[in-house]
Amino acid sequence: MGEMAVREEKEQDPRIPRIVSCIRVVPDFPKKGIMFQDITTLLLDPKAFKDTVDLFVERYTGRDICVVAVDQQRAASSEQRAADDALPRSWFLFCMPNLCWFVEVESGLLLLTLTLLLGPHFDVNGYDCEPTAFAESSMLEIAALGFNMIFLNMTGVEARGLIFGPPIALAIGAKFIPLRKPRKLPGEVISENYILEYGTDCLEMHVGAVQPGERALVVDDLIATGGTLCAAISLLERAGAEVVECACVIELPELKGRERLNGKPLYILMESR
Ligand SMILES: O=P(O)(O)OC[C@H]1O[C@H](OP(=O)(O)OP(=O)(O)O)[C@H](O)[C@@H]1O
Ligand SMILES: Nc1ncnc2[nH]cnc12
Repeated sequence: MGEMAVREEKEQDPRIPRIVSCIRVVPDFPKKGIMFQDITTLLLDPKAFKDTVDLFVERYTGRDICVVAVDQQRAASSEQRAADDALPRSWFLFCMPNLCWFVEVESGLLLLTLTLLLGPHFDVNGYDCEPTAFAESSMLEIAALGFNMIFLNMTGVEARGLIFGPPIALAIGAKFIPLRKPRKLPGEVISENYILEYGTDCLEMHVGAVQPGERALVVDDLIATGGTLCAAISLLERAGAEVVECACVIELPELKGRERLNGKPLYILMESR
């Protein structure tokens, strides 16, 4: 079915407006200016939650795919850190003009990089989601530019990526593969590290979870900049899987995350309000 036909079908499906109405929009969370799309209120409504899963199940039944979902490690802002002080943290990176510190707290590793250039000031906070070129840069390249920024990478943060994948997989009779934050999977893993516009992400997958040539669907609750899905696709493709499509409940279209998916189809149920 073409993109237009899918759009028209969704517009006529009475389940969609109900799902949309169950997603709470929280202004100014986790920081001022962000309209946070809160799916926890959808989970409180069993009918709407089931409808959400069913819509994906209807689309992916009989397509010979395995289901992959994401539980990624995400850098957060200093405000988020303050609000979440009880959680353990693994490492952080902070820069001042001309000076970059990268500190691995858990392992005790301290790496100091003196940078030579004065760079522009970037206030890097959670959900400050204007995609920038520096999302493509490596961490040390960023440091070398002397950006004035604070990264804080937390562990123990509850993730939304694993909520929708398992029920979809069970219903379509597919295996389910979690992509998890570092040091959560006990077996041998492959990892994908990358930088977003407001932090760093790392995903891991068990070696052997997916076989070369297997068809995979990547599921997450929301696409913003597309960094998370992009990393998931890359991890699966490195393992030889064919990523057939990405599926999310919500898209934040203004962030143009689709454009980072290198042409992979993206199926969404709704755009953010
Ligand atoms: O398209 P992107 O810019 O990569 O953003 C999308 C990701 O952002 C959210 O997770 P988040 O890291 O905010 O927190 P979570 O731990 O609650 O899933 C969401 O669950 C997606 O996984
Ligand atoms: N506006 C938003 N609401 C919920 N999760 C997000 N992840 C990135 N941006 C988000």
